[in-house]
Amino acid sequence: MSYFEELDKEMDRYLEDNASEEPAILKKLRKETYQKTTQPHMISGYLQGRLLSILSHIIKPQNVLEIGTFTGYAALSIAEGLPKEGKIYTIDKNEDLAYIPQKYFAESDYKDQIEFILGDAKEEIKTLDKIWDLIFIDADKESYLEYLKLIKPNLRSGSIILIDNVLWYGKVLDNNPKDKQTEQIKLVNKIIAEDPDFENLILPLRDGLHLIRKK
Ligand SMILES: C[S@@+](CC[C@H](N)C(=O)[O-])C[C@H]1O[C@@H](n2cnc3c(N)ncnc32)[C@H](O)[C@@H]1O
Repeated sequence: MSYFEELDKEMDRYLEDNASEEPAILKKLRKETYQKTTQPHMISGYLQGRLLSILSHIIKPQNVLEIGTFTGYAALSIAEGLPKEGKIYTIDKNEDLAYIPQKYFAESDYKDQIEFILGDAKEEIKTLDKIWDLIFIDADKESYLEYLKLIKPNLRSGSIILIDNVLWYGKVLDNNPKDKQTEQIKLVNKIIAEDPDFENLILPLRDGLHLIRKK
């Protein structure tokens, strides 16, 4: 569930009805995520998955980093647009759920192109010596600024960063947020908008997706 889905469910249905069909493997994964996890709303889902696929087809990334795999929906969506030599490194620290993305990656057409890393992203990112063409940040909101700092040296001109949940159920409009997550999301949105190295806008899709290009 998300800010815009909540605001207008009928419009959200309309958007889904007029998007390309969800590939069968993602349909199956979405179902299993809702059956077997306690926070299924964390999944990127249908519309965001289609956007990730289209962007990946446009960018044709060689190296993709995803921070926060969950059950693997976004990684598999991005994988659709990878060139033959392209690779996704996707990190998650949740050991209990790791069997789900691992199972789906293994049975997908992209099994040799997705590397699942089980661990804390703050440590694991440092071990990956890559220049990233595309990065999807979708993990603990309190650490968004730290992730941005960690990845920035590994960007090239034209690298794309996507950051999820940047409207945080509309809480970013609160002038005096009481929780750390809202505070951090607001701070990161501001830092990005003011950074002369970036061109950016927030797409009002789902819970807000920050689209950033390194100049
Ligand atoms: C919103 S979900 C990711 C959804 C996924 N990208 C998708 O599209 O379906 C957030 C994930 O981040 C993971 N996470 C949170 N903090 C983390 C950390 N420090 N290192 C690695 N993973 C983390 C959680 O375990 C959770 O699975």
